[in-house]
Amino acid sequence: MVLVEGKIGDKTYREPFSKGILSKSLIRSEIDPAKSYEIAVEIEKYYVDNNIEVVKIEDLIEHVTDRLNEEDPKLAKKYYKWKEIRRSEDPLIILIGGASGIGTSSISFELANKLGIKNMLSTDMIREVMRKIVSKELCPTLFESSYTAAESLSTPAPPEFDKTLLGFKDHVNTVSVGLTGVIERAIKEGISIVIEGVHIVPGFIDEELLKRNNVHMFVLSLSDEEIHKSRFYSRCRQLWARRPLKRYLKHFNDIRKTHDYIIGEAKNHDVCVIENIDVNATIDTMIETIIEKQTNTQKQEALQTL
Ligand SMILES: Nc1ncnc2c1ncn2[C@@H]1O[C@H](COP(=O)(O)OP(=O)(O)O)[C@@H](O)[C@H]1O
Ligand SMILES: O=C(O)[C@@H](COP(=O)(O)O)OP(=O)(O)O
Repeated sequence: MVLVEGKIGDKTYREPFSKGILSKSLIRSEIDPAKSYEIAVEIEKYYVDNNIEVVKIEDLIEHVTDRLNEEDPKLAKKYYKWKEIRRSEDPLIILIGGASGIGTSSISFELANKLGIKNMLSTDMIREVMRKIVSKELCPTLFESSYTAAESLSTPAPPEFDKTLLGFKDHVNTVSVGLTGVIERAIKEGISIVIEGVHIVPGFIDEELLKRNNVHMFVLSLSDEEIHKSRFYSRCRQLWARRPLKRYLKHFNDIRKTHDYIIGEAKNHDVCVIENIDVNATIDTMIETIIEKQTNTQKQEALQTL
């Protein structure tokens, strides 16, 4: 039997080589399923034929990358990059924000899948839990949508302020308390997670948490309003969709206001903004940005030890 040897923290583990696990990770790297299995079988055969009983995970990744290079160097590069991210010892905490309908849940699902992250949470769910804890009288905007929160502001908005945004900020501020709890818990427990939703707004989350090399924040944008609007049409066509298209179209101008505000705050706080036109391009930019932050932190840590 061939064993794969890896490390979690300072502990070494060994597990049997699994063609299923390897081929699944190749499928995630956009390799055809039949080809993925064929490569996994071939690689196992190589170890068996050469009497290699234990293979280090880093060597296995190099081996797979070399093999993929023969198929398609672009795929090999992608596979290697994704593995590089997952080899990091710290849990990955990825936050994806953006206005309603911009694509945060779709992108979060794709990214978690590509990186093999098993935990995903939407801030709408955090909000739902908070609604069971806090009363409507105490926190009326929590019971609204982010773009209608202004309708429940307990004090009238001063004329010099935009009412929609005042409501939005109040709503986000409250949900950010629950969101921060989830991030802190994930860090404490060492759980990798992708969290997405309209409540992930730069400036509302503790900067100290965001500075950590394993916490990555992204904001999605769509500068073309018509493309943004079309996303609500495509969302309501999905069989499981329960949210009425009419409601989002009615509030579209307010949703756009929240969109522009989130982008402005992302720029103010140096958070990566990605124009979410093409799913693959969005995911690639995220992966590049995560690697860049990890590499920069490693360089800084190395300099500090000099
Ligand atoms: N990059 C994209 N290209 C095309 N359609 C997309 C993209 N991202 C999301 N969508 C589609 O847009 C709709 C809204 O996306 P969704 O992820 O539900 O948005 P959000 O969670 O931000 O409200 C869905 O039908 C989704 O499939
Ligand atoms: O509050 C909001 O902006 C949306 C966010 O959800 P997404 O559209 O981002 O999924 O929730 P709603 O109250 O419409 O169910």
